[in-house]
Amino acid sequence: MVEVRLDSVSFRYGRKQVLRDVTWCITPGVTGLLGENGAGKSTLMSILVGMRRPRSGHVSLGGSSETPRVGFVPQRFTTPGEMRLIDTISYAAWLNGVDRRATAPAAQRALEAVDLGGRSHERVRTLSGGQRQRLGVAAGLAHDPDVLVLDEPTVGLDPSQRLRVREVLTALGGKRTVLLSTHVLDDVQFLCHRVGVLAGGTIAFDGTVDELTSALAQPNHPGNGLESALERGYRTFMDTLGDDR
Ligand SMILES: Nc1ncnc2c1ncn2[C@@H]1O[C@H](COP(=O)(O)OP(=O)(O)OP(=O)(O)O)[C@@H](O)[C@H]1O
Repeated sequence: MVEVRLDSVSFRYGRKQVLRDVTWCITPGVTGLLGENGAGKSTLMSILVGMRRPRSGHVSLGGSSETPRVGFVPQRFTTPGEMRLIDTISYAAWLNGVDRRATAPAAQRALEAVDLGGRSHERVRTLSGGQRQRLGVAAGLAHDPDVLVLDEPTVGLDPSQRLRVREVLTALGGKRTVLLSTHVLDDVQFLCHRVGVLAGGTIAFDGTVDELTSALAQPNHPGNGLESALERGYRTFMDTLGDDR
């Protein structure tokens, strides 16, 4: 099992400072990353997977694996409609360093993990939105990464597709370090053992979902009666940050 550590990571786009001295440890299991639009979640994830270099600070992966592998499922990806699922995922596996002869079995395993194993010879264009999302997860998974990072994996899915993706991610979190960003607090509630809240360029909260729910939730906080305890806790926490975020 692999742990991901960010040490004093800072990043800016031109003059816009997005991350300030972020220090955070992401442990095995599923961790959620929350934060308002533009808080810097995607930026943090792209640094974590090595797509962007921090201006200062560093990211390290430590644990039982000597050469930890990282998989990434971006927020938006294009799916080649005419390709078969197995070829798409074999290609992703090859891009991620899997030996050419091992790509097809690796792709089949990844498709099975996301419950698309029976459709491996169908074309991508025959998939629904939720199935495409799962195909994206398979692409991030085919090289059997120790760390899997997913940027808003349930966005745009209907409730039953969202449940299916959640089940897949829960199973993956059993033996990996999974980090996912989301705006859906239900996802966090059902999926995550820990949660980080990115605000004001730093990890303003790092703890368990229960801690975010109960330690910060104020029963008297005005709500609409429909929001969950976690939603109240998150909103209360964000209120405490005031204009700093
Ligand atoms: N390539 C870029 N060049 C300049 N500014 C950028 C770039 N990408 C993102 N930003 C800015 O950096 C900030 C953080 O963006 P980022 O996409 O990381 O946030 P986010 O938390 O993932 O947002 P969302 O929840 O909307 O996906 C935003 O203000 C955004 O406008």
